[in-house]
Amino acid sequence: MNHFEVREGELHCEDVPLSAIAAAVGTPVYVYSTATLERHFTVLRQALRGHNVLGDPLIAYAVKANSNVAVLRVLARQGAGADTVSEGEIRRALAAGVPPERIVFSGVGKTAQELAFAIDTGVAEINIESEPELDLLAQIAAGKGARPTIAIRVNPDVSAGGHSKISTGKADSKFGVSLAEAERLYAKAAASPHLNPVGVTCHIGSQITDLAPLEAAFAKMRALVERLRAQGLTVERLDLGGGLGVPYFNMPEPPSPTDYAAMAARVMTGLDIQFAFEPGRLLTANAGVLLASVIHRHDRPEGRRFVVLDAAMNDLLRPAMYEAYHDIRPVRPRGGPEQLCDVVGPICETGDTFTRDRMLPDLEAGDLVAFMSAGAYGAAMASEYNTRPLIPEVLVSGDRFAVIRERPSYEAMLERDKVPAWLA
Ligand SMILES: Cc1ncc(COP(=O)(O)O)c(C=O)c1O
Ligand SMILES: N[C@@H](CCCC[NH3+])C(=O)O
Repeated sequence: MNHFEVREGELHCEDVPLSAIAAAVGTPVYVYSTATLERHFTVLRQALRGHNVLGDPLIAYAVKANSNVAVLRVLARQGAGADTVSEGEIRRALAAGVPPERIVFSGVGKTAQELAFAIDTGVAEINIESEPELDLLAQIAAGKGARPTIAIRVNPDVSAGGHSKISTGKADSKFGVSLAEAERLYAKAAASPHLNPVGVTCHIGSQITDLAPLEAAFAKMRALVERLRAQGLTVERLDLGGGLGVPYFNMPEPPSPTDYAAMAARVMTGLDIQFAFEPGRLLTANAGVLLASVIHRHDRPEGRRFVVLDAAMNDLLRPAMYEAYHDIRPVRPRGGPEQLCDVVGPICETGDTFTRDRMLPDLEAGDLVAFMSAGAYGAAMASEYNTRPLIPEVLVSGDRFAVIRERPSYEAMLERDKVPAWLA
């Protein structure tokens, strides 16, 4: 079922015409579908639960993909946990009602303050990514008389394919420790009175559209668990990360959650352990669109058509950063012939180009367009570059919608800057 479809000539999110949101909130604006978020979570959970070997795994939603508290709340109500990478994300997850025992804390550079906060919060697991981090955590825990639960993040040295900027599982990437190091660090943690190692974790990349690298990584993780257990160490949890790709229009089709779960179950057959997964994009990407207005259509006499939008790379960075493809649809399609267009934003960078040479239907100043599949790594990666206020976010549920992040005023933006007294 698709909750973004054209009805009576206009693109809707669930039962709300997108023009109604544009009229009420203005553009650019991110719009999310509650029903889609819930459906994505349910589909994944059912796929995983369909295999006895996987049990009832923790689905720790990767907050970085879309960290709005209302979005987190939708998922938390379904039973999702949270995979977090900063104190800010832990605070967001808690604010959304995710219980600490379902919060996982990852990241290569957690500060002492963040580690202390995670201990005090009682998160389910701190994923340790290096020996210095292990030592720092042990020292902080000793100071508090605490014994935090940890997992070791392993870099299984598997190439996930896809864009190099979002591949994390090769030996030379900054994430985690090698398989051999993981064994040593696990034993070291087990010997520490201040650490409670319970498992191992991996995450090899994002927007993965081939099961083979995931399968290779999972097999290495299973073998690692077995080696650790053979040494008499207790290993209760195996966190297999996120990374499963989603369908982006015109891009390679990813495997379905059903095939992904079947592969995981096959690799893990006979392994008795508590599993966790950390999907981000899978849950949110296709649950959101970026709604924008055409400011100008600039037809150069020499022959290029520029469609200039009020949205820019600071609002949706993915095309500029990863050459990512987002389907761009007119909210009220007029029909008629398509024409080659460059779709650009107003920022003073050539990179502020959403697409070049794309066939698009006729678009005129004032028209609304929707960037599809923008619910993940959209608003979460936005900035105020060119002093453009962060854009609002709206959540739709049936025929209702609510602003879940307000557009800040210019006054609020400017107030954050302080002119020192000596310049007054
Ligand atoms: C540790 C960790 N877990 C989970 C994710 C979520 O990835 P994705 O959105 O591709 O599922 C990421 C980001 O890639 C990550 O770094
Ligand atoms: N930001 C990336 C995904 C990064 C995943 C982070 N672990 C994207 O938009 O595709």
